[in-house]
Amino acid sequence: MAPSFSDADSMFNFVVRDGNGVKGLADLGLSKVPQKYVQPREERIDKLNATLNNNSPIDLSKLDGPDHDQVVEEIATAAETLGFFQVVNHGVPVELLEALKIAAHSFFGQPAEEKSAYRKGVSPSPLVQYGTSFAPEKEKALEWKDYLSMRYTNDSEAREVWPEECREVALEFLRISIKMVRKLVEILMGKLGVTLDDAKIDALIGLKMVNMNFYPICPNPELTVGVGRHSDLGTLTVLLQDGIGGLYVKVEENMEGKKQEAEWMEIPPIPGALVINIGDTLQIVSNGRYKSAEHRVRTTSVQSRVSIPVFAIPKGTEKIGPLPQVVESDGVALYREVVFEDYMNNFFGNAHGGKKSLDFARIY
Ligand SMILES: O=C(O)CCC(=O)C(=O)O
Ligand SMILES: [Fe+2]
Repeated sequence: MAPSFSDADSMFNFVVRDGNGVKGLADLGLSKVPQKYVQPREERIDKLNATLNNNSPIDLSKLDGPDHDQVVEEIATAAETLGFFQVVNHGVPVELLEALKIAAHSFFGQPAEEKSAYRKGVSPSPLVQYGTSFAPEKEKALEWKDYLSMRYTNDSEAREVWPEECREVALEFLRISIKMVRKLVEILMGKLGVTLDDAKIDALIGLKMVNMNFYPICPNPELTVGVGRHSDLGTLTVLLQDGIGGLYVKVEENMEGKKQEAEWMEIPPIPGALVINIGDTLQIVSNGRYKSAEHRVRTTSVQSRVSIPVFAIPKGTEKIGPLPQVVESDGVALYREVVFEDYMNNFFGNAHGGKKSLDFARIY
């Protein structure tokens, strides 16, 4: 049966307010997306016009052997250029990667009443939030995505309040990912000539979150986006994507670091690999040396897609600014120091808009 929403408001209420999500909309069997999901022309994703990132994934187990220095170099180069790279031998067992994707499908496959118990304002815990799009009240066009967000404080609280369909696998994924994040932060700081003690590293990753993103089958991939252009706000993101594909990163510089006409490059799914991307915090802290990556996600009409990011973000109370040692050697600070809560409020208070989130801290 074709759905009938009497107006745009009733569609919005059905999806956003009542918590049916875009999955609820897709399940109605639409032949065309509602107007509210149609992106302006410049935001639509032209699959045929994108390039493919065919860099080999970085083998993290080699950090413990004779190739250590070369691997460190590869990590730093990726962080300085694309802001994205993939890793293998990262410590997360393949069985866990598979179990995570299954858990995501099982959470989003539940009836709307079960999921919407976690929506903003009614969720039994502030640590858990289910929602749709990114900032639906602020967006001109909505994103074709539902999500579940789980903030980490400690294991026992997570076991109490995270949804049972995914809590154990999400906890284990977070634990191993954060270990990897600490190692990568140490490496990246080391390349800047800075040694951070444990407390300083904690300051950069004090807020830890696992999200589960669900992108239902979409009748109009050419008109919509799964996620619009954005950068992640934290230090590093570890992302598990399934085999469907559709993650694109913006490339604005050639390999020599010269500006070029921007192009979009697909980060293809590689079985067993995880995607790492640099967030705004690391760009600020490194005074621009490491690039927070602008990225976006296409929708597909073939099969629903899931992705599971772990975000490592500073705590709201933390002051974040370029490291003094880096500013001293650069001779200028490109960003001011910000209280991270202010940065976060600005980030979540606006619709996705590429890297404009960084303007909040930018001096030049
Ligand atoms: O689904 C993806 O591949 C990426 C999702 C994303 O960019 C995010 O959750 O911030
Ligand atoms: Fe992202």
